Amino acid sequence: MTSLASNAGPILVTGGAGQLATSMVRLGGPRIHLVGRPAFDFDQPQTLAASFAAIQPVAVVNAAAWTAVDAAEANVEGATRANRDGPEILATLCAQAGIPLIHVSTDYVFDGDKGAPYIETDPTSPTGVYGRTKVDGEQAVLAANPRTIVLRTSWVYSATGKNFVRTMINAGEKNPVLRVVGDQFGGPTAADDLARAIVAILERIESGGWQDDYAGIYHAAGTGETTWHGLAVAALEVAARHGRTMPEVVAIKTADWPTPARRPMDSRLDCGKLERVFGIRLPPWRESLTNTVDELMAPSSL
Ligand SMILES: NC(=O)C1=CN([C@@H]2O[C@H](COP(=O)(O)OP(=O)(O)OC[C@H]3O[C@@H](n4cnc5c(N)ncnc54)[C@H](OP(=O)(O)O)[C@@H]3O)[C@@H](O)[C@H]2O)C=CC1
Ligand SMILES: Cc1cn([C@H]2C[C@H](O)[C@@H](COP(=O)(O)OP(=O)(O)O[C@H]3O[C@@H](C)C(=O)[C@@H](O)[C@H]3O)O2)c(=O)[nH]c1=O
Repeated sequence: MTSLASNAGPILVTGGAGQLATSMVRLGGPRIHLVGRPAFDFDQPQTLAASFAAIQPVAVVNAAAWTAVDAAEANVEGATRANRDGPEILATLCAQAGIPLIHVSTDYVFDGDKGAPYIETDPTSPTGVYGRTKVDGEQAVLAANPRTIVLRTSWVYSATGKNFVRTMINAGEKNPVLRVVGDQFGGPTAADDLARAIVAILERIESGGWQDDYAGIYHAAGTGETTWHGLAVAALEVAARHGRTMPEVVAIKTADWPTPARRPMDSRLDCGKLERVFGIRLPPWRESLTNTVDELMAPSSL
């Protein structure tokens, strides 16, 4: 696995106890300086420059975001501060220091109506507030810092934190029957795999120097595709191998699971550009899911 040279400066990672931030700490080595609330808070903009000045990073990874998709519908201001305004300030600080920013975005920038995997230049058309604020954030960070890489990922899960896989495994313990939408398609992504990709990008930038054509948007999701129903079944099957009772998992239609925010029906991401530019391809989603659920089921996680 790629690893960062140990003799260079600190890498500031935002996102506190979030999934990706936790994976960055796990996989990025001693140069990772994690910041989170309250010391680093997009709702308190002065905390951003203060963290920056204290750490004096040589690169920044922004893994902090408002990720509560439904709750964003009722709190546009909070989602905008976390997903657009704060990242823009962070990118401006990076520009002033002349350092790269890796900013993370989402498949929910798309409406899901293309009928084929999205490429980076496809027009965005989010279906809800979360996706809209993430589009605005992408544009803001790219405009504020010429050394910005935006990684759009999708359906992130890990053995810690709040995510769909853990929700399904917990629900399966309590309910003999689960109902899960089977008509929305996407690419599940292990937070650890995304963190490894970020480390590899940082390593490339450090070893070869920044190149202006690195700047821009990349899609970075687990390889392959499924539905939320497919993901739930796959996760519960691995849990069953660890002795959990397998519930019945009924595939339902989106219309049968009403939510405040509409989700894209097919937000698969074409990740070819990441492979062409950086030689990075994330592992097949089922392989990584098995590893994560195995970890989740290990006695120390229970
Ligand atoms: N989760 C997913 O399925 C997907 C995520 N993404 C993107 O990936 C990135 C990482 O997501 P993930 O790790 O899953 O997210 P998490 O929800 O696990 O973590 C997000 C972190 O952001 C922090 N945060 C939220 N609001 C603020 C704020 N106002 N100021 C400072 N910190 C804040 C939270 O802090 P606290 O702990 O204090 O609440 C939390 O720790 C995000 O950009 C997200 O949009 C993209 C696609 C899918
Ligand atoms: C819990 C649950 C959800 N669902 C449906 C609702 C929804 O359509 C779909 C996914 O549910 P969730 O609300 O857990 O996932 P959601 O919050 O929509 O996940 C998204 O999070 C943001 C941060 C992203 O960026 C996206 O890539 C994506 O991962 O599954 C069921 O059908 N049955 C269930 O029991």
